[in-house]
Order: sequence, then C-alpha cells, then structure tokens
Amino acid sequence: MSSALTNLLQSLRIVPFGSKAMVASSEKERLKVTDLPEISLEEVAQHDSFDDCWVVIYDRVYDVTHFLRDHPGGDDVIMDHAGRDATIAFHGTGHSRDAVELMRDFLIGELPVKQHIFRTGQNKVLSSGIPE
Ligand code: HEM
Repeated sequence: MSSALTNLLQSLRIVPFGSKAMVASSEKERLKVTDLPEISLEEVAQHDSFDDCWVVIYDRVYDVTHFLRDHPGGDDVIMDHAGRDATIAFHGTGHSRDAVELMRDFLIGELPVKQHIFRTGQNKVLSSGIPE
C-alpha cells in the first residue's frame, strides 16, 4: 500500500487488514468511534442544501454546513455531493493530512454497518474498493 494512502487511512483511524500493530495502537480510537451516533443514508439525504449540508466520507457522516464557505476547494465541489457519499471525490482530490484532521471537527455520526462500503463492523477497511 502506498505511504500516502496509509497516512490517509491512519488519519481516518481506518485499520487496513493485516496491520496487527495498527490494530493495537488504534484500539482506543476505535472504541471512541463506535460511540458515534448511527445515521442512515436516508437521513443524510435530507440534508442536501447550502444551509444544511451533510456528506458521507468513508462511511462516516460530516455536517459541513458551516465549513462550505471556508472550504479551500470551494463550496460547489462539496455541494455536488450534498446529502450523499463524497468519498471518491474527497479521496480523488488528494487532501492533505491537515485536511483529514480538520474533518474531525465536522464528524457527527457513522452509517449503519449494513450501509458501509469501506469498513467492516470491526472498523476495518474492506479489502476491495480501496486501491493499493
Ligand atoms: C469535511 C470534508 C472536507 C474537508 C475538511 C476539506 C478540507 C480541505 C482543505 C483543508 C483543503 C486545502 C488543501 C489541503 O489541505 O488538502 C481542501 C481542498 C480541496 N478540496 Fe476539500 N475538504 C472536504 C471535502 C471535500 C469534498 C467532498 C470535495 C469534493 C470534490 C473536496 C474537494 C476539494 C478540492 C477540489 C480542493 C482544492 C485542491 C487544490 O486546489 O489543490 N473537498 N479541502
């Protein structure tokens, strides 16, 4: 796996399969993450306007309403994904580690496990879908 991708996954507290050391060191974070409120895709879809904008990135839900105007990439690129999954667009842009850390300020919940694309119920990344 490329180091840039590994950094991104670590910042997101995603533990790739087979990384035993990371499982141990991220245990505390993982437990905290499981306390996140569960928010379904159907509920996220209700928040698709400039005044009320939620997006899903790596199976987690972010309320970016008050960040839209400040987003260095512009409000329009986020609004293109308002109320929906923005993971591929977010990842494709190649956001910095600082940007990934900033996301935490807007984290409000996580999708139900049955709607996850990128994580298993144990918060591990599914092996398919993420390029090496
Ligand atoms: C909570 C969600 C997001 C946060 C916290 C965030 C944060 C940032 C930050 C801090 C930058 C400055 C460059 C960097 O540090 O990487 C940036 C740039 C950018 N972001 Fe986001 N972003 C978010 C979501 C998105 C989404 C969903 C898209 C969808 C396409 C997007 C597209 C871009 C683009 C195109 C740039 C400009 C890159 C450039 O000009 O070099 N961002 N973002």
